[in-house]
Amino acid sequence: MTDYLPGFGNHVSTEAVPGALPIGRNSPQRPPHGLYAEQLSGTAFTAPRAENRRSWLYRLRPTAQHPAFTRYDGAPLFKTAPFDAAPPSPNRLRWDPLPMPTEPTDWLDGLVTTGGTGNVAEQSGVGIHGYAANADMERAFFSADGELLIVPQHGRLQIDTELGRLDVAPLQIALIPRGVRFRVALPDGEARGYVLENYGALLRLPDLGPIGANGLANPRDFETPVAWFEDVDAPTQIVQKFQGGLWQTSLDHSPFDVVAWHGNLAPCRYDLTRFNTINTVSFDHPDPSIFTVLTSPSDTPGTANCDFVIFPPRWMVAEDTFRPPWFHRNVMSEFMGLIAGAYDAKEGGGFVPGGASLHNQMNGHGPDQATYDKASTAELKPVKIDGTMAFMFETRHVVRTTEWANSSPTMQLDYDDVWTGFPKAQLPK
Ligand SMILES: O=C(O)Cc1cc(O)ccc1O
Ligand SMILES: [Fe+2]
Repeated sequence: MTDYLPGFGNHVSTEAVPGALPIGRNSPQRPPHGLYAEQLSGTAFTAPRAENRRSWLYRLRPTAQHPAFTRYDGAPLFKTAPFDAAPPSPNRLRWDPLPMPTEPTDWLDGLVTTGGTGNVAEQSGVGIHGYAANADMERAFFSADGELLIVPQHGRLQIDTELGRLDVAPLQIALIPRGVRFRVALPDGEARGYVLENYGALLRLPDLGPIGANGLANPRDFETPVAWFEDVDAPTQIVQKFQGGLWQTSLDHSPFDVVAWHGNLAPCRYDLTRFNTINTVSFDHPDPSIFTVLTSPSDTPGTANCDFVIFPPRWMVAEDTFRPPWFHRNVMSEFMGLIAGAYDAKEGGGFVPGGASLHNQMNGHGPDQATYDKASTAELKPVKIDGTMAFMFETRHVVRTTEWANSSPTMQLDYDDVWTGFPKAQLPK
């Protein structure tokens, strides 16, 4: 059990040993107990105050004390954008869930990249990964390429980070800042889920505009762990991803040796069932932006590098309305996953928990035939969509898929068929 502090991006002070946190200054001549002070930046030093994110860590040894990194040859399917080996596909694509590994595979080696957008070198775009794992990590990992939004679908994760420990179950998410080292244990013995690796501006809560001061994901429901450390003098492997390359080194001690920290850059978790869902009480199906949990803005206002959007349980009450998602072509690109239950645009099946779909920029998609037939004739009484949680990574850039995604046996080669067979509209003679 971990203690958590409520709030998103709050300025937090926490110490695992009383008196470990310096008072009134960040870098005293001699920090308490001989600890080493280290600043961890999430934004440029000169980022505007409202956007500025950094924390000060007080640790048993400086992070800088490590031998050179050498190439790491594990995690063979963990990749980084741009993916330009093949032309990006305009096709609607859908995949079955990742199978569980048959050999012992930890969370890091179990990462499989489906695709990505933008370019890591330009700090724009995202990597989209899945994971399927059945062994605890004995080592630590960090991405120097982006923050990680972890979306468990099956099996709990215990994520030990430099700044504290997170317990995360399906229907919860975890957010790990760029550069923060962590290891993942699997209390249920196996786990599967999705990961968004954000190369761009940090994910934040969306503005609420006319919704007002409350609603959607409320800040206090994000939980940041209190300081925790282990004093272990045993060899530990550290793997990092740096501009797409995987590198490793070995420390003679645990990297989880931060005794105290303060600041506003820290891992957190969020329970998706606490999302305050807002929807129409009159007519029409609103744009899915009403379901935005977190957003990574781009340089163009309102046009996200990536939005994280969920489709939670909710009442459907719209009058004289086709209630499921409409047919549409979107200037943004949509990667979707399903955490639990069924998704209301795919009555015909095929989009299953742990699976994924991709509808790239400007390519038509929407309700399948079964959904259309049902929803266009349904009696429009109030109906609760329940026991479900789908999500979408919606990005301004086209999602380019990896070689694995293009050739995986999990790809459903007949996906286009969900939209064949709609009868032609009959105009009056
Ligand atoms: O394509 C999808 O299923 C995602 C989606 C859902 C919705 O309610 C409206 C638009 C949209 O792209
Ligand atoms: Fe869509």
